[in-house]
Amino acid sequence: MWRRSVVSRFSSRISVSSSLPNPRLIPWSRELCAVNSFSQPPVSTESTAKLGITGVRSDANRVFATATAAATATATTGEISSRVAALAGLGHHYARCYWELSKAKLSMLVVATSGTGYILGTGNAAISFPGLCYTCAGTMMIAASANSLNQIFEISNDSKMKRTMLRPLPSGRISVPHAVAWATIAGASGACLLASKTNMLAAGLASANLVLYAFVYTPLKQLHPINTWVGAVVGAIPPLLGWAAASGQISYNSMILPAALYFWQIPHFMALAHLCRNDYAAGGYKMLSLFDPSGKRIAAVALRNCFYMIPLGFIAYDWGLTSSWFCLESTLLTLAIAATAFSFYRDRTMHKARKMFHASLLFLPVFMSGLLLHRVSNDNQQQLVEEAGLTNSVSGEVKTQRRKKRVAQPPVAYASAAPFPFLPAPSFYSP
Ligand SMILES: CC(C)=CCC/C(C)=C/CC/C(C)=C/COP(=O)(O)OP(=O)(O)O
Repeated sequence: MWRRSVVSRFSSRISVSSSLPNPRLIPWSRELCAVNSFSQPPVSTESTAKLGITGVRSDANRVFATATAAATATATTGEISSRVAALAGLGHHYARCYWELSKAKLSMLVVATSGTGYILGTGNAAISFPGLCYTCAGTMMIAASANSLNQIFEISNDSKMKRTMLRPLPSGRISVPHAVAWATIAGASGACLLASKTNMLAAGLASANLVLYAFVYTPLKQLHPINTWVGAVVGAIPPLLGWAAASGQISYNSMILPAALYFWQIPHFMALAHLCRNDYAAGGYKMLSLFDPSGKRIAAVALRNCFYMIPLGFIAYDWGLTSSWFCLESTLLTLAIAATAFSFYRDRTMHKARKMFHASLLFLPVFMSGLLLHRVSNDNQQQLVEEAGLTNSVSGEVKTQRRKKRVAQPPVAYASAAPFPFLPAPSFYSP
């Protein structure tokens, strides 16, 4: 749901221009007048349906209308209470705008990948809860800023696409300087938070990613289909910055989740590019699907990238990041998404593209949960060694081998110990 699933679902139908209170009561009334005079295009049900997300209609309009109406009725309800109501409505209105500018749901997914990276990067040490919170908060602010900048640069394109025409900027619910101020404050605060509470590496990665997304990927969308691959790099960096925030460095192990995110985004975006082909053409975006009428090329690209994900589970296990359970789960999961890509390759219908898209939506949370569930820290290794009845000296030796290979082999072990007690006792450690 990275790209297309952050749907503008909040209506800007604020039909109270005639009842706007005295501008002295609401200093932002000029901006509100612009909002109110905006004529509302039809709500895009197609966009919500295609993304499998049911829209939740905003109640901002109702509240705002009530508040502003209350503000005009000073004679009956008193000036103070009407001011409070008007300001509350205004606050609600702008909170909605910030939420949508930030593509909040997409940003929360980005935060989830960064938090997962943080936990994986913690390695042996206990997970620092404050550190995790600072990392998530900093990532959220910078992602919100990046997404707001992306919308500031795409106002005219977004206004031509059904999926995006109701966003705060094309719909006139917020002014460009206001959006720029929001993006600047959110981005700068996020970078300062990461730099002061985690480390410069994490802050640098996050800031570089903002630049890559807002100033490279965003213009590239209108120039060349390679934009999808650049966007995949943008999506892959948050777990890396999470890892860096936890460990202060980047290692080979830290690349496994970013690699999965990179490859995962290709089938995800190819499905979207196929499903939203007409909308992209209207918006002036150069997606690969526009140059591939039969869909064969994008289906092949999607399938190829699914195959690239297959070794990742084994690599995570082999490099000591997870137990072999994850190897098994990741392989099955990847084969499942590859099967939907293969089915789309053979039969390039909207139905098959939608199936691949839904499979991609499922893939990421399951993959990340598997990584977290089966992550191997030295504490796990120690416990496994002790369970195997090995001496302290051997376990001490193992403890020093941080994230070394094949200490735990749960699937094999369980298979021999639980259902087949006559098999040899499981060995967790091979000297
Ligand atoms: C820390 C940090 C800076 C993180 C940023 C992460 C981030 C914004 C990832 C999004 C990746 C991506 C290619 C989204 C699609 O944008 P799009 O422009 O194609 O989407 P749209 O068409 O819905 O506007």
